[in-house]
Amino acid sequence: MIELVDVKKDYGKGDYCTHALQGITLKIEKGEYVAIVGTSGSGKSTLLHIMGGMDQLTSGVYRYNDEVVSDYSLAKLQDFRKRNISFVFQNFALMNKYTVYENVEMPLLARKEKGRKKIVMDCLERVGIENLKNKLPTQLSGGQQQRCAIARALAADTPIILADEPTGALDNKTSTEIMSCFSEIHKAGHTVIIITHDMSVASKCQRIVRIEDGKII
Ligand SMILES: Nc1ncnc2c1ncn2[C@@H]1O[C@H](COP(=O)(O)OP(=O)(O)OP(=O)(O)O)[C@@H](O)[C@H]1O
Repeated sequence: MIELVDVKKDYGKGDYCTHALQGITLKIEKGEYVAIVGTSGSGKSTLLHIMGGMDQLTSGVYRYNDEVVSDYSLAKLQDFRKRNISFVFQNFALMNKYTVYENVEMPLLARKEKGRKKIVMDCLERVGIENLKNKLPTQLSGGQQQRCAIARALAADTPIILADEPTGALDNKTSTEIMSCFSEIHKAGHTVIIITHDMSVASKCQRIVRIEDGKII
């Protein structure tokens, strides 16, 4: 599904150049549940940005099914992203002036999807917060907010869910609950990729890819 071949990413030029990714070769198959781990500055977020179509590579090839994503312009990358990837972030990235229900409905509204109510309620039930649908994100705990963000990713119904330190702002017990949530989503057929520096989080995934100094070790 995802195939990276000798992917390099530099930031800046000359004396100010950082070689953030230094030849990453990686395959992730459809339906896998993968953790990408590494210390701070190892290149995890850069890799997430590349795989998520948020940034272009400096060299190498990124294939996604039949598409050569590394050839895409920024505009085409945006379209690729919308079709294929949902993001879950450490800080939840919810719209605080909208209710839980409305946050989850957003990707469906953007697609002018019919039958939205049933889809939203189904996504909320899958993450166990259907009773909180009329609350604002600011009225929820961190774990509940992250469940809402995961429900929104489910509503977007993309093949891939990319989560960047999804438990970074949560205590241990809540982290375990959120990882169970991802596990259920994976069992339902999604490809789930978790970026984390926390081995106890990574150990819940099927496969761990370790990155150091921009290389897979
Ligand atoms: N926009 C940027 N401009 C310049 N250098 C950058 C930029 N983004 C990242 N870097 C550098 O690239 C390297 C990899 O950074 P990256 O953010 O991918 O690491 P990370 O593993 O996600 O770190 P953390 O866990 O602290 O978020 C670091 O040396 C960082 O300073």
